[in-house]
Amino acid sequence: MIEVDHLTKRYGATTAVDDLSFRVEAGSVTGFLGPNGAGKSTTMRTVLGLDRPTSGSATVGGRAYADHRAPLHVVGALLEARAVHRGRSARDHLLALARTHAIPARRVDEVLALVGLEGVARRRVGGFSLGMGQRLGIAGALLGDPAAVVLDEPVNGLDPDGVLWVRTLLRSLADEGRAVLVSSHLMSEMAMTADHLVVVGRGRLLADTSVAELVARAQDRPVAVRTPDAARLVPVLTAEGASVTSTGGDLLDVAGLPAPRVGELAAAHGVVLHELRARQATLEEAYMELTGSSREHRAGGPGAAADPADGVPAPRTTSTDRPLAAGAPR
Ligand SMILES: Nc1ncnc2c1ncn2[C@@H]1O[C@H](COP(=O)(O)OP(=O)(O)OP(=O)(O)O)[C@@H](O)[C@H]1O
Repeated sequence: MIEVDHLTKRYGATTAVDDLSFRVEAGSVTGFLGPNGAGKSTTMRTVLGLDRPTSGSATVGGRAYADHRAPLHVVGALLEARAVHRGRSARDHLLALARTHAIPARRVDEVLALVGLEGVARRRVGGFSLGMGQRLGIAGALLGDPAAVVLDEPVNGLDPDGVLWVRTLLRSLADEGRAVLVSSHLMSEMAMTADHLVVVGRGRLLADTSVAELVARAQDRPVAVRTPDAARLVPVLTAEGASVTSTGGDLLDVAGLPAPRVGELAAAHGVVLHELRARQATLEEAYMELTGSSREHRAGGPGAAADPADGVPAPRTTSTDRPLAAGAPR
């Protein structure tokens, strides 16, 4: 289990993470969502002992990363932009990592097969595509058969097959009883992958919820009603506990009653309806609402236009010149 407890991390005047608390339970995939600069990577780096908290703590299996004697067995990680030796083969890269924990070569071959790189295991990593690099990074994360896995944007740059592969892998890692924390900008991707969601904005917790709860929240929207007889309908609906606002002309927004009930009440009182529409927010809309103010604050700032929540893919995910993601920290 991963536990982040009142974690704050400041870099000079920038507060990257601000009193953040959440838990990642064993046996589930927790999606870690937030716009650019929300503090996801900083939180993950702190969990992995690569950053020191300003205050609060981040622990895996009850201890800080640095206090584990063999951390690769406790938590595996895929972080962005961790350079690997490009002249080395994939297998040699993993062998070097394995040696730090006396992990046998057999396990290296196992994880290479698990991520589908056995055919290119002896090829230089420098020639790998971004997707192959991601797979190699995931192989490194799994090398120590860890109880917890932390993956920062694992589907970055992957083609649809690769995305599906990661999704299936995350599910099976959780089903094997591991605690899985996976970050993403994309609500739609997380909705398909995660059981639980932790949403952050500007370093703060915005939501800690199951995917199902967020779906329910997204569906709790006012019903749109168009009627030429609003004067008669409004008191009927308010008597039933609805809150009704006029949105111009003959249009009403009805909160607190489901659309079928609004239709039944109108029929029972002989009120003509020209339109009755249940509005359901998509998960993406619910996410945009949650993160709205934290995104607005960054509008025009670095990375703001590159937030895929705005429908624009982050340019950094498309470059194959970036250093390849690698395995867990040594
Ligand atoms: N080493 C650092 N030095 C100074 N500021 C930093 C450092 N690392 C992160 N920050 C700042 O902390 C904030 C949070 O950054 P972080 O990378 O954790 O966010 P993120 O949610 O992972 O964003 P992205 O999705 O863009 O990767 C940002 O304002 C960032 O500029």
